[in-house]
Formats: sequence, structure tokens, C-alpha cells
Amino acid sequence: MGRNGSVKRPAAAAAAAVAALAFTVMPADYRLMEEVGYGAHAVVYRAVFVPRNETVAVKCLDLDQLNNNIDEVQREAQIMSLIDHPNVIRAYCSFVVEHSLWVIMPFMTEGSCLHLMKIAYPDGFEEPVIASILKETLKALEYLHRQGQIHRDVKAGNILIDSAGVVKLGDFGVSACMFDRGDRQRSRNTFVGTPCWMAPEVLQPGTGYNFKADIWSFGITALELAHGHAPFSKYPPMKVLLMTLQNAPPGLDYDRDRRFSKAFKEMVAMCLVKDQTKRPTAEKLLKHSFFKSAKPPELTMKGILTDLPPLWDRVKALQLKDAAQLALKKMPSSEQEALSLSEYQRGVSAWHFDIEDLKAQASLIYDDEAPEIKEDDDTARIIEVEKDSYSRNSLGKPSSANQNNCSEQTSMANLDGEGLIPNEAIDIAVSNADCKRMPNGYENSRARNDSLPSTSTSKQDPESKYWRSNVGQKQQNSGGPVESGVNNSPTIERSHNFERDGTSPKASDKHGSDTRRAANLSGPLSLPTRASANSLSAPIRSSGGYVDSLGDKSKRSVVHIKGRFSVTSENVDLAKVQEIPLSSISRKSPHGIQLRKSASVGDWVVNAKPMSNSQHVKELCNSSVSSSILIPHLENLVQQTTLQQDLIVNLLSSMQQNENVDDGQSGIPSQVRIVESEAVNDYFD
Ligand SMILES: Nc1ncnc2c1ncn2[C@@H]1O[C@H](COP(=O)(O)OP(=O)(O)OP(=O)(O)O)[C@@H](O)[C@H]1O
Repeated sequence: MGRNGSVKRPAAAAAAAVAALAFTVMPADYRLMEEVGYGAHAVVYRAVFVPRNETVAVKCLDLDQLNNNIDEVQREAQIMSLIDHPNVIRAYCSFVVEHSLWVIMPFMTEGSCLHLMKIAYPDGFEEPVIASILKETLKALEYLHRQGQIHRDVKAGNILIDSAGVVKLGDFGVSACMFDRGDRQRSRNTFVGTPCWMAPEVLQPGTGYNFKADIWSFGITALELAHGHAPFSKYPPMKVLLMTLQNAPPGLDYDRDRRFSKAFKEMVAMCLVKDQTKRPTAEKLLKHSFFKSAKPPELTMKGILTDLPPLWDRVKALQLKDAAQLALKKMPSSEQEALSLSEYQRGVSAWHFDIEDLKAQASLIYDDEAPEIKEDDDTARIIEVEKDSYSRNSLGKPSSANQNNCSEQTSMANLDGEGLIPNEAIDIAVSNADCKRMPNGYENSRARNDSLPSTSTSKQDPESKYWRSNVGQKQQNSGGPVESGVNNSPTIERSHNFERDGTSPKASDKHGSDTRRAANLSGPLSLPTRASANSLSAPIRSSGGYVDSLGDKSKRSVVHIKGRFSVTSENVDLAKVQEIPLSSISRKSPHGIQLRKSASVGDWVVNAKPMSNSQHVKELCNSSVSSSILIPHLENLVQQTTLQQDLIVNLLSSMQQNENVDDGQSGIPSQVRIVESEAVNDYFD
């Protein structure tokens, strides 16, 4: 025995040996199915033991990572397979396959408690569930300690559940003895994972520790199950180490954790005593009143296991999330946006029970990266608008801004497609009601707008199921929600990618090619965003942020407002066009929470409070943002404005060509012209 030399009861050992014999050590006898878990050193698969068509779990450990002699590891694995307790996952057998060690185990259909929490109980479980889980875990520890074993890795991620609600402590044995035995959490003096669950005496070099270290980890696990995460889990390993050593032990707070019983709080406090000699043994702890009243897990677990997708789907979703978050750290914001889209798409297709959670996951932005922004600082807002527009996601509740994107998508379809743009005008900013959440999770435009005039129609491409909106001259009502004032570039990006994915209408391909060429875009028309000014090589997207002042409105009929541009038609009622100044856009969420980097523009509350341009200039001058910060942004805006102008001119000429080709059947009226908004000049001259 590699570690503390366990002693097996002969009967149990014999039974285990018989069971082990039932499984072969030939890889061909195991058909690996889905991945159901992954840890620092291993990937776990659901597998079928072909000779008996029996479902098992196969844990594949990467031998290249091992610090121990392989023969010794295998010998230890065999000994570990003799461990026999209803609450401890036992290895049936193990063998080497190329560079991996395969450990064959019973398959626990519901995976780990950590997975369950991540998927469905982010704030932890209710006390009866916790009590059941902890009691079974403690029984496992009591058994192991009695055998002279220290688990050393007690945590929610290693507590496994099966469909009947049976709780087993996993990850004991093989991997435990494989990685630098004596301190399994270290690998070449580097912490593997975080030391959140590690007892102070384990973290302190030179300090001896014993099975009481498991009791500390058990106490931390109790907090993990109660809150959905371990204490200090958000901090880097070294900080956790220092906090564990220096701070008072964590515990259940008497105020914050009012929902938990006194007995529970007391039991946790007993485990989390820094002096290991003062911690109770597992045996003694089992006698605590908290465990005496605990119900069998088969009763308590049932309720939490219903309506969950199969384990492998859960794991896939979590894996995507983890990978995305990792990649996010290294990724420019434009790519973050694309990834967010992909996460969202895949998530929605893979999951059906918690769309909101998936949307939140798709944000891929960490809270602690939230930029500081002063609520009343308009200049800061400008900077934030630029900075954020690439990284925004459609989080939370739909808002006018979000829906506004639908209108943009609609417009893209119009411009890109054929025959759907009547002569009268082009509708871009359809009403809020035009956006409808589609089954695929995307908000596609749908001109069922009650608020639009009767000239408005909508058509759906029967083949593509892609909604296109037609004319809607009425843009915004004064005082109503801003339609085109705030663009949500991420949604635009979604719609664009959506089309590029091949889900775009065929009409686009047939008739929009000239337009695309003229606009020098491979997909549907999109205009540069302010954010893209910083990265003009990045995909050009729809303008974002706010609608600028239109300057001499009395002379122009605005039918389309996008960013700082207006496409005008002479037969549009000017009175319906609203000026939406930047400063009227509040960066407050509907709940009054300051918007962070991860927040969606769609969450912005837009107050269509009219404000003159001179007022803007004044506010900017008074703002606390230094000119050194502001000037590069303004330069970018000017640069981008030029680019936008070029794009629109190209687009118009292309559309005019199309119109000729279509022999006037449909298209954009010839009198449509572009008016570059004077907003930039108005603001920054
Ligand atoms: N027998 C099993 N049945 C179902 N899922 C399992 C089984 N064993 C492990 N898993 C899943 O695989 C995950 C990783 O397994 P495990 O913890 O053994 O790997 P590891 O590399 O040792 O992890 P760690 O990072 O804890 O060292 C577990 O958290 C659990 O979700």
C-alpha cells in the first residue's frame, strides 16, 4: 500500500477481488462513449463493458503527467480496488493503454455534486439535501480513516451521485497516490487547482498532518454545498493559501446564512478549527445532531435530480463554458464577442431547460473586469460605448435597445435581399414589438408591428425562415423608447453570423451579391461600429452607441438612422424623427445597477430626453476625462465616419444598379440619399 497501509477485512477483500475479476483488462472490451468529467489529471468517460453490455466509468489518467513509477502506480491501483464501502467509489480494475492508465469504475449517472450545483443549483442546496450528502460522505471518511487512509481531496467535485440518489466519495486511491504522494495537491511545487479545501496544516510546509485534514476539507465542502462554491474560491491559489493561514476560519454566517439551522452551523464550526487536534474525528462527528436527523439520500436527492439533461450534456456545457472563459482571458474583445455568439448558439441547441443561464454564460465576461464608469460623466460614457460595444452580449431582459438590433437585422435583410424594399422608403427602426424570441434563441425581426403604419409589411422567406421587415416609415415617437438610438452590436453580429452560417435567406445570395461587393463585405451589410474604429481590420459591424444629432432636420426626411448616419427619403414625415443625444442614454440597468463590461447594451435604459448639441459640448468640456484620453477616441470617430461614408456611398450606388436591373420592381427609391450626420462635428468641433 502506497500511503498509510490500509488493512482489508478478509471478506470484503475477497468480494472485491471477485468483482474485479468480472472485468477484463483489455481496452477493446470497453467502448468509450461520452465524456462525463474531467479533472486536473484525468478525463472520465461513460463506457460500455462490451462482454456484459454493462455501463461503467473509465477514468483515463495521463501517464505523462505522473511523477511516480508506473509499475508502482499500477500496483497501488490494484490494492485500491480492494477498498469496499457503499459510499466509496472503488476501482474495478486498471490497466495501461498507451500513455494512459485506465481505471474502470462504477458509473455514477448524475455526476458530481459540483456539476449539479454548477448546472442547476448555483447558490447551493437546501439543508436536508446537504445533510444527506454530508452524512454519506462522512461515512465514507469514517471508513477510510478506519482503514488508515487519508482521502486528501474531499470536495463537492469528488462526491458522486447516481440516479437512485446514492452518494459515493470518488477520486480516492489511484490518482491520490499517483501525484507526489504526501501532498497530492502539489505537482513540482506548483499547486494544482486551488487550495480552497486544504487544511492550514497541509498548506504549511514542514507541518505534519493526518486524517484530521480530511475533516477540515469536509467542513469546507459543507460550505461549498451550502453556497454553491467554496470559501475564497474566487481568489488565486496563493491568496487562498495566505487567507487560509492568516484569516479566521470560514464558517456559516449567522446573519447571511439564516436559512440554515444552528446544528448545521455548529457542525461546520467544529470541522473548521485551525488546530487539527481540536477537530472531531469522523466517527465522533457522525454522532452530531445534524447528522442524526439527516434523511436517507434516496429520499432527499430525488427532488433535485428531476428534469436534468443527461450527464454528458451537462458536462459538455460546462466544458464549453470553462474553455470559453479561459480563452477569453487571452482574446481580443472582438473575438470574445464571436465566441460569445458561438457559446450562445451551442448552448441553446444543447439545452432546453435554462436558457437564461446559458445567456448569462454566453456573456463570457468576468464581473471583476468591469470598468469603472461615472454615472454622470458623458465623456466617460463615450469611451465606454466604444470600449464596450465589441464585448456586449444580449444578457438579461429584452430592452428597447436589444430589440433595436432586431430592426437592424431586418434592415440588413432588406438591403441584402431582393424585392422586399418598396419604393416609398426603407424601414430600419422597427418597433420594439418587432422583435420576437425565436426558438433558436435569436431575436429575429418580425414586422408584425402594430405601431407601424399600414404601409409596413413583413415577409418571411419560406425557405429560410428568416424574417424580413419591409417599409416602416414611422421610426420613433417622441418620448417613446429609443429605437435606433442605441444599437446593440452583438445582436447585429449574431444576425450576421447567423446568416454566414448558412441560415441566411437564399435571396441574399441571389440578389445581394452586388450590394455586398459594393460595400466590400462578405455578408449582409453592416456598418462600422465605433468600437471597430480601434480595430478596423476586425469585422465591421453595425454602428453602436447612440443616434447623433441630425443637424438640419427640417430639410431631410430621415427614414433610417444608424449610428451617425441617416438615409433619407423626401416623403417621410420629419416630425417623427427624434433626436437622441448621447447624454440621454443612461447606463443604469433597469435595476439601478451600474452597467458593467458584461452587460448588454440591451439593458440600457434609454431616456429620450431631448438635449441640444451645445449641451453635449458643454458637458464634454466639463467632464473629468482628460483630453489625452478623449482625443484618440475622437480621432477614431472621425476616421470611422469617413469609412462609413464610403461604405454607404458604395452601397447606394450598388443598390441603384440593382434597381435598374430589377426594372423598378422593387428597391430603394432613387431619391434616397445619404446624409452624413453632423453629429460628430456638432459634438466635437
Ligand atoms: N465514476 C464516475 N461516474 C461518473 N462521473 C465521474 C466518475 N468519476 C469521476 N467522475 C466525474 O469526473 C470528474 C473528474 O474526475 P476525478 O475527480 O476523478 O478526476 P481528477 O483528475 O482526479 O480530478 P481532480 O481535479 O479532482 O484531481 C469528477 O468531478 C466527476 O464529475
